[in-house]
Amino acid sequence: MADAYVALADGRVFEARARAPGRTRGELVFTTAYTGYEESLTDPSYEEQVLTFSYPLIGNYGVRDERFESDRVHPNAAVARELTDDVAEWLEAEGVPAVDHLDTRDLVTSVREEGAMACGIAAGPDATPEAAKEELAECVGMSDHLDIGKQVSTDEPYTVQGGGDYDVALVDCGMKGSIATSLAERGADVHVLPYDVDADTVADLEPDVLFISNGPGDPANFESATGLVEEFAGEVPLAGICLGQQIVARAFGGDTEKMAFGHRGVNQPVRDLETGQVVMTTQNHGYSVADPGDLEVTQVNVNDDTAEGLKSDEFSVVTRQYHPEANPGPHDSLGFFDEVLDLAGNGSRTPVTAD
Ligand SMILES: NC(=O)CC[C@H](N)C(=O)O
Repeated sequence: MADAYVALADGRVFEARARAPGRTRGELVFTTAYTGYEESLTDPSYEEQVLTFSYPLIGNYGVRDERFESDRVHPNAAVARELTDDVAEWLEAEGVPAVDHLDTRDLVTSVREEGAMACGIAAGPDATPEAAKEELAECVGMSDHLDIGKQVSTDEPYTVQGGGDYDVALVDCGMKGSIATSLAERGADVHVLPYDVDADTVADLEPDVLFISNGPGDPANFESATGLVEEFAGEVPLAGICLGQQIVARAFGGDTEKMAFGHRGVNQPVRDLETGQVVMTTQNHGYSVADPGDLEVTQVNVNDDTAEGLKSDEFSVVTRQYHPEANPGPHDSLGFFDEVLDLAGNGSRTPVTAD
């Protein structure tokens, strides 16, 4: 008998099995990743979303905190065809509702055809379809989470030491930990700063690079970080990943738009326009750069031609829409971090090769 319900904005209510109890709501999205569930569930970019795994069995190699990308679970709920006990117990301990034993093929097909949509979830002994619908009715659109950066950013600055060859000012809009460690492994001291850090604080660090992290929600709502990029453009080399690319593009006169259902998975093909080479990438985003402004598009998604990489030689800018740092991989694009530090060192450094 069902003890969990998922109510969708298209009017349907799915019956499911409660794996971690609770009531919640969020934007229903799906990832096609078959590994990396610990990394996905701790990726701050999933804040205020309900994450559905299209792969049918999630959790088959356990849960280890060394693989976490942040210190907590970020999606409001997790949905899969089958969650292992390890994952279910972890989510219950974190207070994050989780459900399985529903037809995730149907759920994912609906999102793919109708786009990411609001949903409400009720799970546990007292759950009812009405409770799930009540949650759905309270769901706020992603672009209406106006200060979502505050929910995920560090409150206080801190530094990840990497040997001091470079100083990177990294604006934490919901940073995945692997971004800081990928830079530190290449010799940089990484100064992680709150999402609304002011320009004077950044200037005092005399950074070699200003780096804008990934993060949740609509890039249009990150006005402070956008202003920072405008302020330092031409003064300090600039880099960004995912939300960071979107923010940098907006600061250079470009624009972003909401995608139908986004890119979330670990096998998104990206073509480099200069070399013609295609790499497989890890992705998690629901907005894209519709207009790169004064920047040049260097890489595109093979499936839909959306901008995956931007640059400006004049202003020393390099960005990626995908996640070069992503664990467990693929790691084909880790060289991005060498490119970033090359901007800092004027090409004088020896790149660290990926793997
Ligand atoms: N991973 C990210 O940085 C996501 C960026 C943005 N929130 C989007 O959905 O497009």
